[in-house]
Amino acid sequence: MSFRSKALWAFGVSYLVSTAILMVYLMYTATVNLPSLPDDRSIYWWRDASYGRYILRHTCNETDVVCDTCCYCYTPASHIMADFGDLSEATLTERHCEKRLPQAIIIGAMKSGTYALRTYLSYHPDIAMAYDEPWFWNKPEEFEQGLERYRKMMHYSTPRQVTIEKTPDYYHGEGVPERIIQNLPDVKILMIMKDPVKRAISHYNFERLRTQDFYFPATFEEAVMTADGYVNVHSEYLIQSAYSVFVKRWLRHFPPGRFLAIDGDPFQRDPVPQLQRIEKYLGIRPFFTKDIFVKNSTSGFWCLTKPIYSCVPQSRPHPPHPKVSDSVLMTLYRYFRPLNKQLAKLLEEPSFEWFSY
Ligand SMILES: Nc1ncnc2c1ncn2[C@@H]1O[C@H](COP(=O)(O)OS(=O)(=O)O)[C@@H](OP(=O)(O)O)[C@H]1O
Repeated sequence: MSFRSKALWAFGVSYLVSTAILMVYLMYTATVNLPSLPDDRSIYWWRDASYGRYILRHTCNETDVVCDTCCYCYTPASHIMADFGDLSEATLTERHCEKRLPQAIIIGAMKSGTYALRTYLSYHPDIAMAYDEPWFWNKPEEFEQGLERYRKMMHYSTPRQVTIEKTPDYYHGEGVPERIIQNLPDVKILMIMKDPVKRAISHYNFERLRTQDFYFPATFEEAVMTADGYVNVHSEYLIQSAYSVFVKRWLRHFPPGRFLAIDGDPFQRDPVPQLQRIEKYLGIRPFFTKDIFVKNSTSGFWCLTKPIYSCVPQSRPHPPHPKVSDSVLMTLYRYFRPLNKQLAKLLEEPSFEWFSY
């Protein structure tokens, strides 16, 4: 063998070996972080190539509850991610199932109850809920790729269903309302908000549990008050609870008929009246009634019993909130009073519970 052919052979072999190593590495890194699943072959991780993420999928089986007017069946796996199993290709075609751009978007400050709202609504037969939070309109690397990419992030829907996505962070994203209205001129916004002080405590509690930061404030008081006892107006927990500041931006682009505000406090105690309001607002058939909900005695939250028994997955930590001193609570309620007044005026709502606190 000449030197030239030896070199070519060596090059060829090393090329094949390195390609094989790269393939193995890519397959490994693509799956290594996926949580293991129950031993049920109808549930599997599926890489949605159109947006490069893994999502949970399930094929429908005989024991699942098939939705007669949708593009999916309800499987117990929806407890994991509130996702749904897929029907057969033939049924999808027969029902005109396609991925459609959303007609409504759920937004809200962190810890306002957005996940619960999304979960309940996802069981309404006239709603097709996106499986994941798209984080599309607040990320240039996403929206610069165009609407087609966004559409692919939605769930399959029939023509009579309303497609909805939830990305809480749109709520405070710079330029987000403008971007949405320019691209989806008929879309409706659903915003859930709860008592701003309770929300701030919940937000702090959540961050406290996931932070590794050595300098993270040891108490809620430290996080929201200055050393000399004033309200720290730069605290992220308080900024996100200043709803009127952000709602004003949304209402510049979305008139009241296209922006529905939901009070998260009564929603948590009894979701039905708010869900019925949403049905009317979206113009969909009535589905939610008191008799299809039962209260879970452990979590204290409401679970749906129809179309299948389903509780809001507590996928995030839900630890008890820290005790906050009465004087700090009073100071914070006083701080939020004018902001809440502004919000009441903006929303033209009769009243939210915490407007009078
Ligand atoms: N089933 C049900 N119904 C109504 N409300 C519920 C429900 N489950 C949770 N919660 C409340 O929602 C809070 C979490 O809000 P989010 O889902 O918006 O949180 S997150 O930002 O997505 O992590 C959560 O906050 P924490 O109490 O601090 O955990 C609860 O107040």
